[in-house]
Amino acid sequence: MNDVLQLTGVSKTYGKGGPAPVEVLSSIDLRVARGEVVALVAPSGAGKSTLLHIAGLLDTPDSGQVLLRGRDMTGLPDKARTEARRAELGFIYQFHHLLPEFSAAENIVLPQLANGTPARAAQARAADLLDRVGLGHRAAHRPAELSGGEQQRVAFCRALANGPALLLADEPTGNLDPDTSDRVFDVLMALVRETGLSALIATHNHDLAARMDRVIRLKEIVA
Ligand SMILES: Nc1ncnc2c1ncn2[C@@H]1O[C@H](COP(=O)(O)OP(=O)(O)OP(=O)(O)O)[C@@H](O)[C@H]1O
Repeated sequence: MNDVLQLTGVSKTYGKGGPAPVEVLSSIDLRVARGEVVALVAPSGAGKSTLLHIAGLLDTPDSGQVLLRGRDMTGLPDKARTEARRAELGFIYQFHHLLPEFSAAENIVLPQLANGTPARAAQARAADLLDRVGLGHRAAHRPAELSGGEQQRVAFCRALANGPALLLADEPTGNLDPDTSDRVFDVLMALVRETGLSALIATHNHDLAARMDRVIRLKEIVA
C-alpha cells in the first residue's frame, strides 16, 4: 500500500433531508501517495475545507471511504478517530491558531506531550524544528511577539511535531502578503521535503500550486 490517503466515492451534503440541502462533494476519488505533495485548487465554496475536514477525520462523509495508510477510517468510533488523527495527521490552517499564552517552543511541545512523548524529547524536537524554519532564536517568544509569517512558521513546526504521515493544510499562507507568502511557502516546502512527508495543500494561489507534485482541481474530480 503506497497511498497515505485514499478517498473513494466520498459524498457530502449539508442539511440533508432539510429544506435547503447543499451538496458539496459528490463521489470524490482522491489519492495522495507516500512522499507526494498535492495541491487542491478550487473556486471558493467548492468544498476544499469540507474535503480537508473529511480527510482529516474531523467530519464524516455521507457515503464513501477514507483510508489512511491503507486503514479504513470509515465508521470507526470517535476515540479511534481521535487517536489516528493525533498519530497520523498534521494540520495547518490559514490563521495559525497558536495558543497565545504559551511560547513558540511550548506551542510545539504541548501536542507532543498529549501524544505521550517525554518532556525532554519534546523540547529537543521543538528546538530542532524551530531551527529548521529559522526561528531558533525566537523559541521563548509568545505568538503576539512574532510577525504573521513567523507565527505561521511556528504553526508548521507544531503540525509536524508528532511526525505525522500526512500534512493537511488549508490556505497555509493565505493571510500573508504575497512576498511573505512566497517566502513562508518555501520554508514549508523545504520542511515537507526534508521530512519526506506527504501533503494535501488547499490553495487559491496557482503559482504555489504549480510548485507541488500534482494539482487536483476539485471541480474536475467530481464524478
Ligand atoms: N455546516 C454547513 N451547513 C451548510 N452549508 C455549509 C456548511 N459548511 C459549509 N457549507 C457550504 O458548503 C460549501 C462548501 O464549503 P467549504 O467551506 O468546504 O468551501 P471551500 O471550498 O473551502 O471555500 P473557501 O475557499 O471559500 O474557504 C459552501 O457553499 C458552504 O456555504
